[in-house]
Amino acid sequence: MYNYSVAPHHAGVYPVHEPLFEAWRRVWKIRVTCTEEYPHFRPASRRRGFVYKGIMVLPRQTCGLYTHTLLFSAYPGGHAALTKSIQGGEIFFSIIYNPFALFMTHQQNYGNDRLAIYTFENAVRFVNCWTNIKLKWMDPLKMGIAYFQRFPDERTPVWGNPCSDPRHLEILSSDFNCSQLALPNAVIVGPQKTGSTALYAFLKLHPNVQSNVENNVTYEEPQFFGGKAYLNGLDWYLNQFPFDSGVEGQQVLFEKSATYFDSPDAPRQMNALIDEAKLIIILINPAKRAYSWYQHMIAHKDPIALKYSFAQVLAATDNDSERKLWKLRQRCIAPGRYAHHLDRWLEYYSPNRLLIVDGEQLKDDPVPVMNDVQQFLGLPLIDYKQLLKFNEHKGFYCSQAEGNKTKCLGKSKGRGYEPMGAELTDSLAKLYLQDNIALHKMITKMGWRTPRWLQEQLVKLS
Ligand SMILES: Nc1ncnc2c1ncn2[C@@H]1O[C@H](COP(=O)(O)OS(=O)(=O)O)[C@@H](OP(=O)(O)O)[C@H]1O
Repeated sequence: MYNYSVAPHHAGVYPVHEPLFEAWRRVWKIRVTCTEEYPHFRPASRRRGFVYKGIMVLPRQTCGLYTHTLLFSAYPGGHAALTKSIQGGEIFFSIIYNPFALFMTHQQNYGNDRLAIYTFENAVRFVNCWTNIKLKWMDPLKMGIAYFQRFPDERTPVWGNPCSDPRHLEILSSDFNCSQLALPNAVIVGPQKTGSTALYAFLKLHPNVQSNVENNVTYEEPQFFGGKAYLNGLDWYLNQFPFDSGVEGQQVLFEKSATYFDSPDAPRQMNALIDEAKLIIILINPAKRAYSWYQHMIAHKDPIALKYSFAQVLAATDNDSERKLWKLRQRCIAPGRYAHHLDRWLEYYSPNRLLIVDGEQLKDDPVPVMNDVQQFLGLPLIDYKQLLKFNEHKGFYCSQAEGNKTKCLGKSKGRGYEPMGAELTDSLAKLYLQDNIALHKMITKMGWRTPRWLQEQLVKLS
């Protein structure tokens, strides 16, 4: 009647068991349910709601009545403890502190000894008598809608590792294998257009390294954190990695999604799932990155990029009638404000979990860079001199293939285009000056190595 359902023993609501949500959605048209497990059972005050596959999951409170508490005498501490909980104790505060309070008790309590009815009649009476809080009953569907209007930020779930919570572990489906959990222990987070694909391809050459599987839409990138795919759920993400890729010892399982770097949500979402991962950030002169992005949009036949020159794109303002021109300018410029984005990553990961790679050095002289990367990831060192070779035709380093041949990245990486021109180079250097100074300060403070291009930029404008 209310499009509301509770799973037996709450199994599968959270951690999400896909077939349950699918059956609820398709067969039963369920719109709302609840759990006390999200994100964790304790502390109860931190329970939250989320929406998954159109089903609203509300946080449920605990009232201490279970199948075995049919009589006052069975309630832990007896009648006196229950009265205390109602009159200013746990039940009372659960109602007071939660603008939306959802309790559930078992059929037996209602049917047999009426303990739940006793408890809630008294709790309501107590609240009405001693507070000026107005209690209101709502059917679950209306409550779900009202809940997410009040807490819109909670709609998107935050996926955690179910194997690290003993209660979650207990209700996982039997085919969920925690000992072989294929979660990456390293991620190349971008930003876009800095050489991230070359780094991805080079790292994959290492025998102790495995990566995600590729797809037809975003190719080598899962683009899970901070992206639309995040709503596909944890099983979807796990399926991006080969089944036998549980990691141990000197093994690295990694993915790269260059979209993560400047996403406002990616650091928080990634940390909730893989807080021990090592992150690689690859930076080039942001002016070059901006121009490369513009060329990328030209190659993708973006009508705005085709209509306006790069100089016109850079000159766009927030007041421009052509909104898309401003948006393109932002996509060129904003990811290059490196210190600003790095600050967000540092909120969630300690500096020693982050490696800053000089993307310009990777392009010109990749072997020392790959040595640093191997060291950072704790990999046994292999000789990248034997694996990479400069290809004159491509103009870039490529992997060695059989018969003295090379295997280079595709046409979309290392596109040939007109150089930017001195005037635009200068104006972008000025535009990024404060950001580059902030980046340099941050790099020094964190004890990271300063990329050569950054030193050159700062010397040039000082
Ligand atoms: N070895 C090698 N081969 C090919 N390309 C290389 C290589 N090393 C660095 N680069 C530079 O990488 C630029 C593309 O960066 P990304 O791979 O990060 O782009 S993307 O965000 O994944 O689309 C790409 O930018 P464009 O030159 O603008 O195409 C290259 O300059």
